[in-house]
Amino acid sequence: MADPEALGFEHMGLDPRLLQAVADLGWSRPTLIQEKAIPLALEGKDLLARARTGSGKTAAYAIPVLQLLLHRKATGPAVEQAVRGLVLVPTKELARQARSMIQQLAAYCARDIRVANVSATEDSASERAVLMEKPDIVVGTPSRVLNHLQQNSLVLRDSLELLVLDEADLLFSFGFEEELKSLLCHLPRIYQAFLMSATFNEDVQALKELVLHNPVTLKLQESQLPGPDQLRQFQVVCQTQEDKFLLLYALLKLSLIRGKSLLFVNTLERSYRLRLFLEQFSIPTCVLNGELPLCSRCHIISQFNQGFYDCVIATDAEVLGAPVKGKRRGRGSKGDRASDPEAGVARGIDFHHVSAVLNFDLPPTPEAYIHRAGRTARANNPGMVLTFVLPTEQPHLGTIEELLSGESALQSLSSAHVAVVGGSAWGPVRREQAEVRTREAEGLRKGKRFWEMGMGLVVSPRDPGRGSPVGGRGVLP
Ligand SMILES: Nc1ncnc2c1ncn2[C@@H]1O[C@H](COP(=O)(O)OP(=O)(O)OP(=O)(O)O)[C@@H](O)[C@H]1O
Repeated sequence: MADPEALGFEHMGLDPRLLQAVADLGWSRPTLIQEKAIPLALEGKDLLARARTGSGKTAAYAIPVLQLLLHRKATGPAVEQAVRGLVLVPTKELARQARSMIQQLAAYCARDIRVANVSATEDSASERAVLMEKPDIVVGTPSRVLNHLQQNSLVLRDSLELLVLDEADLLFSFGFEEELKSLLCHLPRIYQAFLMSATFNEDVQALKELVLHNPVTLKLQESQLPGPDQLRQFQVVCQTQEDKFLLLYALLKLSLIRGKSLLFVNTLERSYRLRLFLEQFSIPTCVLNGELPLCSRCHIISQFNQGFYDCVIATDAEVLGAPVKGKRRGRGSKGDRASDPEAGVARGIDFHHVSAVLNFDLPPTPEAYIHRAGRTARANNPGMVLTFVLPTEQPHLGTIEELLSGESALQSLSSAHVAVVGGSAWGPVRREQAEVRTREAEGLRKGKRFWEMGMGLVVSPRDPGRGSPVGGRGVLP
């Protein structure tokens, strides 16, 4: 959280039109990364910035980019209209989101600054038409931008002044290494560059060497996730896969998870299975993954943000297909043939007002945990992460905890918060949950193949429940 004594937006020498837009967004003060990055960027420094997910990195580069371009237009010599800012992001959703944020910040100077997203459609003809008007800022994925550079519908060699690489740690792992290297050959020798990332890894280091010149490194000494006062984290040990379905059902049906939630699973198949399971009990959800066409993904995110759905079942970038260096991920991998290589659900997407992230399946890596958790408790909002873990997965969760050691996750994912379903320990959970578990255990003890759940519901793994899909009986996957 930002220091109340910190430099406010009004003291950064920003154009009044930008200040007005910031005020309209309801931002009373900059986040920590914005407070540190904006003044340095305005001084003309190259930046390598690491700040935790959800900390407002987009505006940390968008505000100085807009300010520098506005200042140039107002005070510099009159020159031909040209593309002067380029923002590269790893996915199409992020391109859409970054453009939308830049446009909101440029709301009061829309006549002076035009922003185009070249990853918005599959139709390069319409993009070429947009590029012919030479927008001030172009946003896109490296492959789409390179495509336009190679076709000469975008020329940056003489005009580019500002380059941003957002979610930099993903750009290489999404297979954009070759495209990025080719793209850099189309840029001028001198430009100011910002590299934004939630994590620093060897890919970020490699990118730093490729694009930055004597950068200032901002490695904020904050934990990768918000503290326990803002983000509460729990784990539940479930004895079997079935227990996970039962527990989720109980949590949702008994409204123990309130507000909007994101449910993360590790495979596409699981996401559809979970959706079917919840549908049987009239719990509406929608599925979001890289197999869906871009317009559907954007529609789902926008509907979720507008409150049409309370639950989205998502697979995240890391599990849609393990990132392979030098190769575009996802393509051709089993079970994910049609997936869009430029789609990533967990990373960077600004789902609005998510009160809970539920790791139905254990995240495969600590990074995946952080990025899933980062969909809640964004900016200064509160949030909760609940992770279901099977006994066999506990060592893996231990590794995640270890790698997050010193972070808030380590404290919060402690045994004090552990509840064991169908086992002996039961942590600080609500009474309703405990009752569900007691009845379930009773059913198991009596050798019954069903679990009696709250609200008089019977869920049977053997009974397909056909003919009564809603409310009464349902089938466990
Ligand atoms: N100064 C601010 N005050 C309040 N809210 C803010 C501020 N700056 C940004 N936000 C909001 O915080 C949310 C997260 O911002 P943003 O998406 O830029 O974060 P991020 O650091 O890029 O996250 P990620 O790494 O997940 O992409 C957005 O909804 C944004 O509108």
